[in-house]
Amino acid sequence: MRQWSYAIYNLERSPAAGGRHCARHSLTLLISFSVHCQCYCGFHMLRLSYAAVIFLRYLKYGSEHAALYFSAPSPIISCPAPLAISSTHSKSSRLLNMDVFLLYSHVILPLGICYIVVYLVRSTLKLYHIPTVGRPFVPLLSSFSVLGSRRDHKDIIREGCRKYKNGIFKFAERHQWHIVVSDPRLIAEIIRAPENVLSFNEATAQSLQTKYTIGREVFENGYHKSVVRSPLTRNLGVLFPDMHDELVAAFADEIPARDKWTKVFLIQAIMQIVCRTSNRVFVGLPLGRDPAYLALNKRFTIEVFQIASFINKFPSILRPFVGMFTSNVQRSTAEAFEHLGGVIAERLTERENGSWPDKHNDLMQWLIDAAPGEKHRTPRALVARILTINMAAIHTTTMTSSQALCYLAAYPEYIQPLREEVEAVVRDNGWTKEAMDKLYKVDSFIKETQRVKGMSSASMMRKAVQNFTFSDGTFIPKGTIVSVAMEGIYKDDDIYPDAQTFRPFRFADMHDPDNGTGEQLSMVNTGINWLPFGHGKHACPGRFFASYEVKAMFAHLVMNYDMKMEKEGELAQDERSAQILFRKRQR
Ligand code: HEM
Repeated sequence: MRQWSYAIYNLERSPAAGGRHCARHSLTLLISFSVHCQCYCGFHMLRLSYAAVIFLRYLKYGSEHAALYFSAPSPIISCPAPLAISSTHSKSSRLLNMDVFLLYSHVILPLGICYIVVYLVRSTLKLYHIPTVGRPFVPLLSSFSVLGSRRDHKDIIREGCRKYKNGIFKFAERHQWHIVVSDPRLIAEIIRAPENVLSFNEATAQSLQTKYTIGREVFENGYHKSVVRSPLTRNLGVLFPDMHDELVAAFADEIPARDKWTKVFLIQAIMQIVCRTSNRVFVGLPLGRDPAYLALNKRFTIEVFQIASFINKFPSILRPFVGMFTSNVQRSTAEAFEHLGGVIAERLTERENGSWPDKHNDLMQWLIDAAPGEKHRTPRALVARILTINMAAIHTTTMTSSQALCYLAAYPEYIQPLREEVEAVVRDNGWTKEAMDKLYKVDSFIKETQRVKGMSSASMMRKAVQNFTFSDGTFIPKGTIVSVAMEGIYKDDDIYPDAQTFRPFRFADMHDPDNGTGEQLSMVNTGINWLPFGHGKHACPGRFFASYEVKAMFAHLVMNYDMKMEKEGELAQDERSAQILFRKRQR
């Protein structure tokens, strides 16, 4: 930009300069404009606009005033330059108001519109080859097609999977296209694609707006994933009795077992039970039962999704501003610090002195031990990390358990066979991790609800951080969001026979005790046809912990309660608002 500006400047000062060469100058400027329109964006538009003002001044007042702009010592990029110059050159100063008006009316506005149109046309055309589902295809602005649409993503993805079985399609989100893949071959390619091509982290950063909801530090170094994957999973056997103890106490508080039917707002009760059970393992007692600490974790979890969804309503250029004003990171971390800061500081001192007689066995301690460097081993950094793990664990586990319980309340005839299984297994193994491994019917029931209902219709969201081409030639331009349609797989009769029917024991029925197929069929065993926890290198590291928690809750429930829907046999439309009737087990 500077180069062509100086080129024009030289041209301007050349003996040949003047009104008679106006046409030549105009042409040069126009060519430069069009070239730079293609190449520059955002900040560069300012340079472009500034140069354009010079051009307009040139046309209006001749070379003298226009040249003043170039005689400034400051580079042309700097926006205040015209103001500085105009204060030293009186003629120029008189023309300033006119310049500002010209700048906005003739330059910034039209160029801005041109830029947006060019950008949107180009990005839309790049995806033209992928069929569209949902609102009709509107060239230029994908966000237009989402306006006025009341259909949710689940509905659109269901339609896409019906229309393009084993294929690929796109639908319009507010500010971008979302590509959905249901072809198993292409799904395998998404799983194999490296992080620097199809990025899980970038997709998460965008969908959860992590910078403003979770904080930069946690996201920059995800060492907590290894802690969840390794010490947490390894210690499940040892910690299961604590988990069980906590969930029994939490159930007694949240769903008292009475002789008469009592209506319970399901999601609220389950979230509290999940939060308590998880935090018994994450931070131990007494903190794991502290109502204020639990409330903070639940609120943080909900806020992350709410704030991210609010920020994502704005175009990406405005998100940093909206994010700055809506961010909950400082407030939540400060509040969590009040609860956790003292305990963590104590443990850090113990660590320094090498003086812990009875080393703590909880997530907080494993994080302290695994922190890569002192920057991550401060109370504040550890507090943020514990909040984040709570966020990852609470929402997902609550939704999965609530969905399964809604199905059980709608089909209470399955309570008896489940009870029989739990009774037999617990009689032989007690309330242990080993017992949970043998609850094939319980596992199958939960897995089947994940299949027919599930938390979402698409999983494994990735952002193309480079252009990417599938083996069938489908081109995915850089910046596009891609995900996998679980709906298409789960409703495919070839993969799940009689796929439209809810058959809670379909996986348990396939279990062959002689061949030990239980593990392969378990809900935690991910694969190309089983994706609620993802699959491959980013598969959920917390799924083992979550599965023991959900199964233990389910087993405790069937052993101690009867349950049904208010309108018997009716399935709750939305587990987030479901109310279920519970009473103490009668038989
Ligand atoms: C039923 C409960 C859960 C479900 C359905 C679930 C589901 C998922 C899914 C779909 C992913 C993304 C996978 C991908 O895109 O490839 C994920 C990632 C993750 N989950 Fe879970 N999750 C659950 C419970 C948990 C729990 C209890 C924890 C922690 C204790 C946890 C921690 C994580 C973490 C840290 C990641 C990021 C993994 C990575 O970046 O590689 N999740 N989970």
